Amino acid sequence: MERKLVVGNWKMNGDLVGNQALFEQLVGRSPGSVDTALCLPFPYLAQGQRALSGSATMLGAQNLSEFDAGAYTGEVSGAMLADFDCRFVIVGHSERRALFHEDDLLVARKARAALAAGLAPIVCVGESLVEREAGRAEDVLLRQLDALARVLDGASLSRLVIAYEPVWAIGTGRAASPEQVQAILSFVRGWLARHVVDSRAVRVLYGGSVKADRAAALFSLPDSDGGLIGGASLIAKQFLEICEAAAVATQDDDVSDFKGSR
Ligand SMILES: O=C(CO)COP(=O)(O)O
Repeated sequence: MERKLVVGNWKMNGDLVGNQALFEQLVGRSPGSVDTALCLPFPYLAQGQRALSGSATMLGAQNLSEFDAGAYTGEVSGAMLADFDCRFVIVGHSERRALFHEDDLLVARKARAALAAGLAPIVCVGESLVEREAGRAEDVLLRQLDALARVLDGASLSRLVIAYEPVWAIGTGRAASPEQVQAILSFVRGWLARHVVDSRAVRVLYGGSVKADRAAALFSLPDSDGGLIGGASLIAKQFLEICEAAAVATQDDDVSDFKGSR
């Protein structure tokens, strides 16, 4: 069982003064048994690098260019993110797919660019409400995942983090139920098992209205490796409580692994 990973996605929020206060409330306070990361807006990466250096919380970004360098005004490369000690980058968030017209293959090429720069891409996948209600959630997931396999070989796929983020659960206060989440996480795991030799090495997260009170149930699901947290990552107390829930779920996993090994 991989260590659980809890990632905060600040989206387009923050300012220098507020960020500093948040870093001071967070740094050194998350449980040691859980991996944590914060994905910041580009202008605050230097501030995040300073604030998080020497702490266990890792730095990430929210997007990158599919290109390495050159005449791409306004773009930011994976190497530039690596320069600021980013370890993760979110790729294909549904807000980028919907608002900035990122298609499945562009998302896959961005994941490839991230890997080339030594970053772990957190690839977001998920269906809209219309797609779910039409019974097409798994078809959409399959299309999004298959695009990754068209661009990345098995060894590269094994270095991804996959985040299941149903569009209808993001920022709505309406998280998917544990049963809905487990069904899709297990579907993603099945896909990984067909494409990646060591598929258990790939961490599969859930994101969408994760709050402290729901986190324990979501993180304890058999196929959950943690969460991608939007709004609650902007409030130190909430984010730390979510990290604590991941630590508790880790202990529970350890107990069931132990029982399973007897
Ligand atoms: O989009 C998300 C994380 O990437 C989820 O956002 P919320 O946690 O605010 O619903």
